[in-house]
Amino acid sequence: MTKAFTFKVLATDGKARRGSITMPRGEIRTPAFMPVGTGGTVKTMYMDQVRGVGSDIILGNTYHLMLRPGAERVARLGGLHEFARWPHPILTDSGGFQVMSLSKLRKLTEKGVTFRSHIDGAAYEMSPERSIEIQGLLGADIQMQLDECTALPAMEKEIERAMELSLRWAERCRTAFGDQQGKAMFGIVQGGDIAALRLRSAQALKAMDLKGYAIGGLAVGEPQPVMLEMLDITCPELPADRPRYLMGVGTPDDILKSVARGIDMFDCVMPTRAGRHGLAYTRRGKVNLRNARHADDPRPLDEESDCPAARDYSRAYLHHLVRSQEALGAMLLTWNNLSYYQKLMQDIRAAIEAGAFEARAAEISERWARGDI
Ligand SMILES: NCc1cc(CSc2ccccc2)c2nc(N)[nH]c(=O)c2c1
Repeated sequence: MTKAFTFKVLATDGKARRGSITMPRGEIRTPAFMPVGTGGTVKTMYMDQVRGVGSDIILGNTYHLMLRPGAERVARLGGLHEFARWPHPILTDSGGFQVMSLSKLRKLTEKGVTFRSHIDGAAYEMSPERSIEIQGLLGADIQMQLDECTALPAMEKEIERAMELSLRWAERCRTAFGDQQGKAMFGIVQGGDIAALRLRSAQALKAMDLKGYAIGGLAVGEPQPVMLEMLDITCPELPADRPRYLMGVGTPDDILKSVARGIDMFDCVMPTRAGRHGLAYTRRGKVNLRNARHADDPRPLDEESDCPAARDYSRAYLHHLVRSQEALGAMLLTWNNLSYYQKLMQDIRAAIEAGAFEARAAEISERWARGDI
């Protein structure tokens, strides 16, 4: 059982990396997909199912948990791992992104963000120091700096101001985090869709010698080619021996193309949110179980899957559950979707180890394009 946070690159295939993060609470096999567990739960799933589909780490959300049930309360109850009964690594976001997208009456200054809760309107202040304090109270193994993410499209001056503020906040978070053995604080590269700003952000964060680096401010409405171009510019500037986390990404196609550019960690609400809306991810593409064409279809989603939700239930039954708004519909489709995403990541890791990533990625994409027959 290691006491330190370490990252090793075990194999490379072009710019794709197969790696391993080791922490006291366990190993994270990369490239990794991290299910979003916003309020201390991966919605509709038991934690042993989340583990059972191959998840090494889940995400928690500072913004949601500080509002309800409260960071100090979670700490008094033993921390988020104990509270949610997930003993493996947890990464928490810093909360700034959620404040800007969810809260009302927010005000952003050099000091931090002040805002009112979207739940009860109570007033809060989130400084870089308070964000790190909250993530520590939750017991997060990987903590994110407080940053300002600019929605695109935006004026270059606005993107530059937010990127420079985020760099100053990174320094303050690094000081507040200190030297917590076995834990890590990641910096977040900002800079929108402006190459020069991305370079400046990455180089300044690299000089801070952080344990890991996230790429933020993407998947915020820009076309995929723009996101990929920013990865082409940013990844080479980041240290090769530290993990790279692309925040809030993405579809299977986004993940394949981003692994090919050197990304190691992903998170996205898509598989869990889609499951709650009747959408199934399969090897053959997406299947919308709300569609009447499934009403008499006795086939499972994927007879070859090792996930019971994909292998043991007919599409007709899943269609019935979704149309009837039965809770089991969301549960089975979320289970299927997370299983699909983790199987995709396992496929990717094996392909990089075998030096066959490009060919395997093309096969996966072609199967998706052919659709569901
Ligand atoms: N849409 C992409 C995205 C998503 C998240 C949220 S990722 C997340 C969500 C829940 C829990 C943990 C991480 C971000 N978070 C931060 N701090 N900065 C960003 O630029 C950014 C961009």
